[in-house]
Amino acid sequence: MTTPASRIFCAVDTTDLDTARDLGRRISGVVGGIKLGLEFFVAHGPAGIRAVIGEANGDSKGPPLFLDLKLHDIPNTVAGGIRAALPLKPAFMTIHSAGGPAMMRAAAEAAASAGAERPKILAVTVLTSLDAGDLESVGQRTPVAEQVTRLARLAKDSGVDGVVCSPAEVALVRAACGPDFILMVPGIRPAWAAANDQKRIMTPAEALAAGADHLVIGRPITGDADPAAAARRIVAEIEEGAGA
Ligand SMILES: O=c1ccn([C@@H]2O[C@H](COP(=O)(O)O)[C@@H](O)[C@H]2O)c(=O)[nH]1
Repeated sequence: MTTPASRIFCAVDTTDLDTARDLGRRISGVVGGIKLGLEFFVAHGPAGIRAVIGEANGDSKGPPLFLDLKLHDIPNTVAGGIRAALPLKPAFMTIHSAGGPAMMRAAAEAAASAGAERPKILAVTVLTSLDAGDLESVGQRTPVAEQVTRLARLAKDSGVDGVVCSPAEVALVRAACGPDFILMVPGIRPAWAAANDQKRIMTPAEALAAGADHLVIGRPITGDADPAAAARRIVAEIEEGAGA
């Protein structure tokens, strides 16, 4: 059954193994899954991922893993990176849509080689830490929402399962790519949390009301002295429709 809690992936961004293990144990069962990415993977690699996910539930299965490595390279290299991660059995993996259609197709094909247990491949569109001014500084003058929608269409046509986009583009991407295309949405901030480096943000309730499938929430949970309590507060606010 899908519940508000089951739709949240908590971003565990740390280089400290004990901190990650502790967070995993505390929030597992409160949120739907754990996202481990660049910072943790560079520090601890596959063994660290196994330690956090394997321990989080105290059983061999663990919570669903979102392995957020945002791969971006030539098609052969990205496909190799996806295949190398398959033994970790991630539920989701990320690539950058800016890598282009051949790279996205290669990633989707590499994931498909795992059969029924394959990870769903999500293409990052425009990072939620960027706004129109940031895009302009790298020579990108297309309005953000238009660029995100364009990249989402390209990702869908290239055979990937969904995209990572900000809550501000969820409704547009949903309309462009249909009900089965997975929308994984960071840039989520409860009204009581700091934006930090995120620029295109909404509250959890707003993002779900707009049509997000999954929410990625990190620091509002992991920065709290009681991460499980912070996650429960977010779930309660979603259930109340707070800020939606
Ligand atoms: O566009 C993107 C893509 C990925 N992320 C990742 O999500 C989390 C967000 O963490 P917060 O602490 O809630 O800001 C983080 O791991 C990013 O790498 C993103 O924010 N935006």
